[in-house]
Amino acid sequence: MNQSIFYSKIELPNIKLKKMLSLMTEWQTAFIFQAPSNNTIRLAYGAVAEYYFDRSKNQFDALKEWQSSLKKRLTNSEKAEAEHLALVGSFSFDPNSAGKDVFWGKLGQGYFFLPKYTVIKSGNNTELITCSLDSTTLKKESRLFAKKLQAVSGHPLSLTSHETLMQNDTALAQWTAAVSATTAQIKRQQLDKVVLARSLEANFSDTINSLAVWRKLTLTQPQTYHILLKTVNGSFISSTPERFGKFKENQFQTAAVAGTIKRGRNRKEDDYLGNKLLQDHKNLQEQKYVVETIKTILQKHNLTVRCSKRPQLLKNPNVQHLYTPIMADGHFELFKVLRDLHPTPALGGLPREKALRQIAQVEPGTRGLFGSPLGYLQFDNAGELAVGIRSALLTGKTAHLFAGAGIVSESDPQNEAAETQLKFQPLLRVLGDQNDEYTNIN
Ligand SMILES: C=C(O[C@@H]1C=C(C(=O)O)C=C[C@H]1O)C(=O)O
Repeated sequence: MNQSIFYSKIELPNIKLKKMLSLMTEWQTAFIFQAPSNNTIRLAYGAVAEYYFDRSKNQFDALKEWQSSLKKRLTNSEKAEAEHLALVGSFSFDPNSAGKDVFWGKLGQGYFFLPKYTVIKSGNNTELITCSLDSTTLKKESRLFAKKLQAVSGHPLSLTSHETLMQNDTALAQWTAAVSATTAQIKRQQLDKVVLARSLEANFSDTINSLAVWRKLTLTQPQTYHILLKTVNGSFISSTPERFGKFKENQFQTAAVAGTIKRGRNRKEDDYLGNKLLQDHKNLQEQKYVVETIKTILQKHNLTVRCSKRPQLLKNPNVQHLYTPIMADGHFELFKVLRDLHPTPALGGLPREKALRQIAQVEPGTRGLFGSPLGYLQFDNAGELAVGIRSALLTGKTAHLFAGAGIVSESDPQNEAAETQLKFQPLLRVLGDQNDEYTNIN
């Protein structure tokens, strides 16, 4: 299996996003990545190579090995640089966690692929990277795909049949009981914080159009990441506000996002709630654990870390969070840093191992990709990964939505349940919306 992989890069004329999304409907394996306040969109179609994690090895070590075995097979027949060639996909929250929920299939253990075609649209510049196992057809494949992109009719990404039929939230009582058990455990032991997640199953009258959902989220949640991982096992979609890492040589940027309050109905109420959050002991404590842990890990890797002393507010349409951007400079080994950082106390807890044991014991479901780093990793080890929260697995007519909340000793189960309910809202609204005004796009 040491077949060479050939690749080429060409510039494309300006093609409408609508066409790019339309063409994606034909592909079973696909990926889209858009970071907040960034006009670059990365779209990937099909896989020339793919990797499902198994439980035998640490997933970050496993991906490093797979990446280096692929790197040896890359042959540049077109003098394009390998820079923009990237693996795309998602790690798993915990590949070793027992699979309580069968709906994840093997996707729940994490999945990356090397795309057949990658389109990178950055403002008015669009480039197409094509990978092929056959050097004689590479150019032709690339030209053909470019032609198809331009020719495809950008048919409306209709959401009209997404009538919500049923929401199954039977696990809620079980989840609030898990929160109570956890606060008791925190008070008893040296456990500081545990993030507990719950899932919500929603069924619809028709097959969910994951591309339409992605597009609508970009319009309704303008300040978040927008990521879609489309696979044979279903589509994982995330509109997360949380960066796991943006990295290139000698620089690693991350963020601590934790502590949540709702948005106000008007400016005055919103400012009041924001200020309340900025002064709230419980939330400040929750977020401080995240900042301090991330700083310590990065410093252990000999990185020089810079961040502000006090958090700021990160506002999304439904919720606002405490947020500290963290910058680290110096030489580092990417996969070792990723391995040590995941999961941060924003999604796991503190101390990490004890918190993970508590999660495994009391959480009703399986997280799968929820809360995992997902994004793209270039072969030169630059790239960006977000934390897969505000997310759902879409399979056929069913959506499994996920949301979690940080539990500390002062947590109240009802408040935490309300917080997770708020976190479900953006996706629930888009999934259940029968109005497709947003999807008639250019
Ligand atoms: C776990 C989630 O969010 C995390 C938990 C937060 C909190 O407890 O306040 C805030 C942001 C995230 O770090 C989620 O949105 O599902």
